[in-house]
Order: sequence, then structure tokens, then C-alpha cells
Amino acid sequence: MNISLNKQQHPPEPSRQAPLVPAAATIAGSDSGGGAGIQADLKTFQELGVFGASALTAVTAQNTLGVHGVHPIPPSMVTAQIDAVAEDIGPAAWKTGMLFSAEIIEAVADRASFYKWSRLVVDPVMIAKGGASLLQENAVQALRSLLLPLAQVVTPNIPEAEALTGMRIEAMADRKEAARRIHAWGVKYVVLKGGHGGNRAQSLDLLYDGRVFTEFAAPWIETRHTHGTGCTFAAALTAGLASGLPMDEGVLLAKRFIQAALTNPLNLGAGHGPTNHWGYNRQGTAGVFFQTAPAAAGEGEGWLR
Ligand SMILES: Nc1ncnc2c1ncn2[C@@H]1O[C@H](COP(=O)(O)OP(=O)(O)O)[C@@H](O)[C@H]1O
Ligand SMILES: Cc1ncc(COP(=O)(O)O)c(N)n1
Repeated sequence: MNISLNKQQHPPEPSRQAPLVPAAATIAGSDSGGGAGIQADLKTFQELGVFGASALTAVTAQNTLGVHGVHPIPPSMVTAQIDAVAEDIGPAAWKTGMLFSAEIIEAVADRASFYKWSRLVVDPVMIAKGGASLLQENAVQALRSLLLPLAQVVTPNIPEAEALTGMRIEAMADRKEAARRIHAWGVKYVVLKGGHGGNRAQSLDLLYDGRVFTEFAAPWIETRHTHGTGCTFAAALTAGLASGLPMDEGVLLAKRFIQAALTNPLNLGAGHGPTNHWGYNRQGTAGVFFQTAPAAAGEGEGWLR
């Protein structure tokens, strides 16, 4: 018998049957410590029943104590990974995390407009919990002008919203003004996360759709295990959108997921430990509440769930 190890002349026809689970893809950096970045995203997708694909933008040598090194991937290789995933897997939603440089942002924005992604979650990762920079300074402008106009939703924390807008954010009125400014750049929804808000009673995230502000509040959890909270939150939102949830329900899912992930820490590492990605499915989110509080006077408050 003649066995040939040569490559097939034609690739096998990809299956065009309806997928059994929704798929999502993350374009982000690798965190060797496993708590943030691509690792957090894929674990979150898996926990929420969504198949996860990825395009790596950078390799970081990192643990709960800090970032020891960053090795960016050439932009052409980022493009090649995105093309490979887009052309075959066809994720229903995409997420970006650590993008590191203006060149990588240009490559990602080029693919986002080429494929006309309608569900693109941009988590504008800038600085790791330990203080290391994950985005070059000159790349903030590229993020703002090239990628945000293509995004369905952007999920800055307070320092990221300050860097994007150039304004100081202290009071709730500042948060709303920052969300308005960011929305004006063309992104459809802004989720301004409140983990850095200084309120030790409540963690409050603000969703803005260009018209109405919706507040998602949960009890503050006193813990040092917060490494990867932003990645995990945005990945859960991406999984929700990939599964067909509308934006407000996607944010609600993400808020519940991160609350559960913070509630029962895994006690790994000596620094900012990872959140518990199993929490949502294994421990539930008892005691967590959420409410919408439309900002416009007279619209009142209502329970979303
Ligand atoms: N100690 C905490 N208790 C409860 N929720 C938190 C806590 N820290 C962060 N969160 C929530 O985790 C998510 C990520 O928040 P944030 O810390 O602002 O972002 P990042 O991780 O990007 O810095 C948000 O939903 C925020 O409200
Ligand atoms: C590769 C990578 N991506 C993102 C983050 C941000 O996560 P956090 O702000 O929780 O440190 C990180 N530390 N590393």
C-alpha cells in the first residue's frame, strides 16, 4: 500500500451545518498566570457555553505579582489569526483585550471593518492591576479614532475612561459626561465600569446607549483576588451577545458572572489573585441585585430582573 504524507490537494469541505453552540473569539494578550487576558476570556466563554477561538496579540510573562515581560506578535500574524478564525469558524461575537501597539490596533480595525463585525466588544485594556503598561502611550489615539467607531460596545474602567477622554472622573456626573463623550466617537454602547470608583459599599457599572443610562449595582466584595476582573467581565458580555442576548441582558449576565467570580476566591498567588471562573455555575449569585435607573428626570427606576 502506498501511503502518502503529502498535503491534500484540496482542503476538506468545512461543515456548513448549524453549529451546536455559539462561537466567540477573543483578540488579546496571553497571561501566563492564567487569570487575565486570553486565558480568562476562554475560560469565561467555556463556562457560559460558548465555543472560544482566539487571536494572540502579545505574550506576557506574568503572575499575580506583576508583569515580567511583554513580547508583541507581529501585526501581520495577528491579521492571519483573525482571518483563519473568521473564514472558517465565523464567531457570532468578537472581543478585544490587550492590543499593545498602534500597529496592532490598525490591523484589528482593518479586519473589523473588512468583516463588518456587528458584535464587537472592545475592552480598552491599558494598565495591569500591578501597574505595568499593556498599551503603548501613542496607541490610545489609535484606539479612540480607529477601533471605537467600529465597536458595538466599549467597556472602560474609570482610569481608562479618563485616559480616553482626558477628563478627571470623580462624581457620578463626571462618569456620565465621560460616557457621553466616548459614545460620541461612534461606539453604540458604553459600559463604564465602577471597580475603581472608591465606593466600598457598592460596585456600580453604568451602561449608556446614547439616550438612557442604566445602572448595574452589586455589593462591594473586599478581596485582593481581582486579577482579570475587566477581561472576565467583557468576555462574559461577549458570550452573552454571541448567544443572542440584547445589550442590557448581556451586561446583566456579565455583572452576575463577575460577582460570582469575586465571591469565592481560589486563593492562588501572593498578589492580585485570579477570580474564580467556576463561581457562576457552581456557586450561583445569591444576594446580588441589579436595577436600572434611567438618568433622565421623571423616568423613575425599574427592576431589570
Ligand atoms: N471588589 C469588587 N466587588 C464587586 N465588584 C467588583 C469589584 N472590583 C471590580 N468589580 C466589578 O468587576 C468588573 C470590572 O471592574 P473594574 O475593576 O472597574 O475593571 P478592570 O478590571 O478593567 O480594572 C466591574 O463589573 C466592577 O463593578
Ligand atoms: C494579557 C493581559 N491582558 C489584560 C490584563 C488586564 O487585567 P487586569 O487589569 O485585571 O490586570 C492583563 N493583566 N494581562
